[in-house]
Amino acid sequence: MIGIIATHYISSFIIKPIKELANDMSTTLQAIPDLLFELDINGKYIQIMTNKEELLIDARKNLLNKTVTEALPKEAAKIVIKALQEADIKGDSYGHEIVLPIEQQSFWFELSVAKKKPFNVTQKNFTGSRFIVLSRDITQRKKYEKEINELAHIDTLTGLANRYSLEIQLEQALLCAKRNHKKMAVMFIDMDKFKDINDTLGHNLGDSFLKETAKRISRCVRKSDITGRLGGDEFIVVLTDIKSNFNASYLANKILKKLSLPYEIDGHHIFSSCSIGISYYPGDGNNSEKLMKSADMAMYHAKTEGRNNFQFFSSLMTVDNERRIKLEAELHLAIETNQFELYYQPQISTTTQEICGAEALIRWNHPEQGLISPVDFISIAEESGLILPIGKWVIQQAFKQKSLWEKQGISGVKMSLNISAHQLHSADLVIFIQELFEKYQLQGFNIEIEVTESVAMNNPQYAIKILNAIRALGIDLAIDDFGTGYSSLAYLKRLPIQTLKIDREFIRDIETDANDAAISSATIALAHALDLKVVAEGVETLQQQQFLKNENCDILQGYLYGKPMSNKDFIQFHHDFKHREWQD
Ligand SMILES: Nc1nc2c(ncn2[C@@H]2O[C@@H]3COP(=O)(O)O[C@H]4[C@@H](O)[C@H](n5cnc6c(=O)[nH]c(N)nc65)O[C@@H]4COP(=O)(O)O[C@H]3[C@H]2O)c(=O)[nH]1
Repeated sequence: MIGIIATHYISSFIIKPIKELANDMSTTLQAIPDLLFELDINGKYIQIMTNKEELLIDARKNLLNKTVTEALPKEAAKIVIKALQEADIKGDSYGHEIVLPIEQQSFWFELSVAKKKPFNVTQKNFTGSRFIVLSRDITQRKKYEKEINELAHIDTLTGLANRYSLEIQLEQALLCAKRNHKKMAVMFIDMDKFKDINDTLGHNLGDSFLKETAKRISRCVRKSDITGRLGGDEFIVVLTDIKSNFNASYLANKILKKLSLPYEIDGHHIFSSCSIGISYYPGDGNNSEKLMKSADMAMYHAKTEGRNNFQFFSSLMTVDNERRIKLEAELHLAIETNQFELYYQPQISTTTQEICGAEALIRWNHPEQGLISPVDFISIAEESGLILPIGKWVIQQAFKQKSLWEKQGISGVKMSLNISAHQLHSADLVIFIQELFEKYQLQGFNIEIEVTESVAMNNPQYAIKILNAIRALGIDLAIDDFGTGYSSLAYLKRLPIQTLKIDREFIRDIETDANDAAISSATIALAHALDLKVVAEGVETLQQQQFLKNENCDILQGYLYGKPMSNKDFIQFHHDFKHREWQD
C-alpha cells in the first residue's frame, strides 16, 4: 500500500513536473528558428535539437555520433572546432560564421557556443566538456550585407566601380606599382556634350546612353585594368602596368573610336564622342588625387582642342587650368557689367557684288586684357553653362542692331548670328527669340541663325524640331563650318536650312590642295542640288575668290573684304562700299 502511495507520489510530484518541463522545453525548442546541437570537445554530434531538418547538412541520423570534421567541409569544421575550444576556455564563444553547401545552395550560419555544466542525474556518463551550439541561419543577412557592400563600391547605373571604390583601387594599384617599380596611366574620359543628350532626350535615355558608354569602355580594356564612373558622364580607366606611353595612346585611340560610333537607343540615333586626358605614374603624380587631377586637366585640354581627342598631361596645363578658372570667374563679372560687344563681318554676294549680309561675332572687352577673341572664351562659357546668358545677350544685341540698321537705311544686309549647342537645347530658346523678334519688329527682315554641323547632327530629331520652330518665325537657318562634322546628307536633307557655310579650313588651300578644291566644288554642287545657298568663309585672296566664283558660290566672307569690325566701322564700311579694286 505504502509502495502504491509512494509510486503515485513520485509520479504526481516528481515525474509529472519533469515530463511537463520536458514538454515545455521541446515546445520552446520548436519555436527557436535556429539549429541547436550538443557537441563534445571533438565536435562529435551528441544531440541535434531542431525541427529545421532542411537546414542540416545531412540527415539527423547520419550526423549523430559523427564529428564535424567528418560531416562538414574542411574550412567550416575548423571554425566550429575553434569556437568549441574558445568556449572550453572562456565558457562561451560568439560570432564565428560558417558557410555550408546545402541542396546546392550556400547557407551562412552564425555560431553561439555555451559550455555545458555537467550535472549528475541524467548525465552519468558525461566525460569531457559538452557544448550547446546554436547555429543561426544568417544567409539572408549575408545577402543584404553583400548588396550593401556592392552599393558602396559599385556604380549602380553602369555596374562599374564608383568614385569611392575607384579611389581605393587606385591607391592599392599605386602601392603595388611603387613596390614593383611599375608605370601606370590614369585616363579621364568625359563624354562630349552629354548634357545636351540628357536635356533633350530626358534622363532615362541619358542613363541608357551612359550604360552603353560604360559597356563600350569595358570592352576596350583588360580585366586587370580598373574601370569606373566618377559620376555624370565622367569615366576613369587605370592601366595598372604599362610598358610605354604607346600602350595608353593605343587604348585612348581605341576608346575614342568606339565611343564615337553611332548609338541607337530606344529608336533614337545619337552621335557622340569623348575627350580623354591621360596622366602617368610616377611622372605626373605619386598619389591618386594628384593623378586624377592631372588627368582631369589633360581632359579639359582635349576639350579645348576641339573634343574627340586625347591629351597627355603637361605641367603647362596647371597654368592653363588656373587661367581657365580665373577666366570663368571673370566671365561672370563680364555678364553683369556688360563687357561684351558684337563685331560684324561683311558678306558679299557674288551675283550683285553688294554687301548682302553681316555675321555678328562676339568680342569681350576685358578691362585689363583688352579685346578677347571668342576662341578664347566660348568653350569656357560652354563648359560652365555661361553660354546661355551670353548667347541670349548676343541674340538680343544682334536683333536690336538689325532693327537700328533698317532705321538707318542699311537694308538688304542679312544679320547672321551664331548659337551654340547648349542654347539650341535650352527649353526657352524659341520663346526668347520669338519675343525679341516681335519686340524689334523684325518680321520681313533678313535674320539668319547659324548652327554648326555637329550641333545639328547631335540628336538630329530634336534639332529638327527646334529648328523648325525657329524657321516658322521667318528666320533663315545656316549650317556653319560645313565639312568638319558628321556630314550625314540624309539628315541634312531633313533640316529646315537655307544656307551652307563652307568652313575656312577648306577654303585656305583651295588653290593648292586638290582635295580641298574638290570638297568645296562638291559642297557647292550638293547645296545647289538641295536648293541651298552657299557661303564660303575665310576668303583671303583674289585666287580663292576667283575659284569660288567659277564654282558659282553664292556668298563670300573673309579678310579679303573685311575683318569683323565694330558697329561704327561697319556702318562706315557699308557707306564706303561701292565697286572696289579687288573686284574683277
Ligand atoms: N583667318 C581668317 N579668319 C577669318 C576670315 N574670315 C573670317 N574669319 C574668322 O572666322 C570666324 C568665323 O566665325 P565662326 O566660324 O562662326 O567661328 C566663330 C564662332 O564659332 C564662335 N563665335 C563667335 N561669336 C559667337 C557668338 O556670338 N556665339 C557663339 N555661340 N559663338 C560665337 O567663335 C568662332 C571664332 O570667331 P572669330 O574669332 O570672330 O572668328 C571668325 C572670323 O573672324 C579670314 O579670311 N581669315
